[in-house]
Amino acid sequence: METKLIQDATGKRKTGIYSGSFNPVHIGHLALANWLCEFTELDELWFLITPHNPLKAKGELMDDRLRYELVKKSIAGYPKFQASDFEFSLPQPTYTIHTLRALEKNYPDREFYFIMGADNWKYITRWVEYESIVSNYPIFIYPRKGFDVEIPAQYPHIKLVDAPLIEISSSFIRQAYEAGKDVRFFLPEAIRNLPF
Ligand SMILES: Nc1ncnc2c1ncn2[C@@H]1O[C@H](COP(=O)(O)OP(=O)(O)OP(=O)(O)O)[C@@H](O)[C@H]1O
Ligand SMILES: O=C(O)c1ccc[n+]([C@@H]2O[C@H](COP(=O)([O-])O)[C@@H](O)[C@H]2O)c1
Repeated sequence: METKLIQDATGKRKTGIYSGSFNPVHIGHLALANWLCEFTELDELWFLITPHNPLKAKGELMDDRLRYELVKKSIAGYPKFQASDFEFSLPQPTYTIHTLRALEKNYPDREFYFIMGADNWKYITRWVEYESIVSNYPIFIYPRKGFDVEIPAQYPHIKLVDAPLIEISSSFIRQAYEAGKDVRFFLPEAIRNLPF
C-alpha cells in the first residue's frame, strides 16, 4: 500500500469531488452537496460528470454533454458549486484513481476530497488501485440507507459525515418518467421542463 503523507494543505482550496453519472442530477444530489459545502471544511464542490462508470453499463446513459448541461443549469447561482467535464478528455472508462491524479497535476493549488456514498464504500475493493485512493486522499463518506460504514483505524483522513439521508435515485426518476408519472419535484427547478 502507498504511504504518501496526507497533508493538512494549508492555503489550498479544499475542493470536494462529487463524481457520478448524474443521469439525471436530482434534488438528493444537490442537497447533499449543499450540506457538504456548508457543514464541513470544504470550500467548494465540483460535480464531476462521469462519461462511463466502469462498473455500470453505458447503454442506459444519456449523452455525456446533456448530463453535464443539466448539472450546470441546476447549480447555477450558488458560488461553491462547479460542474466539471474534466473526465471527458480522459481515457474511457474513467477510473477514479486516474482522475484524482490528473486533477492534482492540473490544479496544484487545490486539495481534493473525494465524496463517496456508503453504498460505494462497501464495494471500494472492486475499484482499480483502491489502496491508492484510500491511502492518499481525504474522503468524505455520506450515509446511504441499508449500508453500515466501517473505516479501518489506519485511515484517519477518511470520515463518515453526518449528512441527512435523502433517498432519491436517478433510476427511480427515469423509471417514473417511463411510466408516465409526473415527478417534477424530484428534479432541480431549472431542468424540470427540459427533455432527457
Ligand atoms: N439520494 C442521494 N443523495 C446523495 N447522494 C446520492 C444520492 N443518490 C446518489 N448519490 C450519489 O451521487 C453520485 C452520483 O450518483 P449517481 O449518478 O449514480 O446517482 P443515482 O441516483 O444513484 O443514480 P442511479 O439510480 O442511476 O444509479 C454518487 O456518488 C452517488 O453515491
Ligand atoms: O475507479 C473505479 O474502479 C471505479 C469503479 C466504480 C465507480 N467509480 C466511480 O464512482 C463514481 C460514482 O459512480 P456512480 O455511477 O455510482 O455515480 C463515478 O465517478 C465512477 O466512475 C470508479
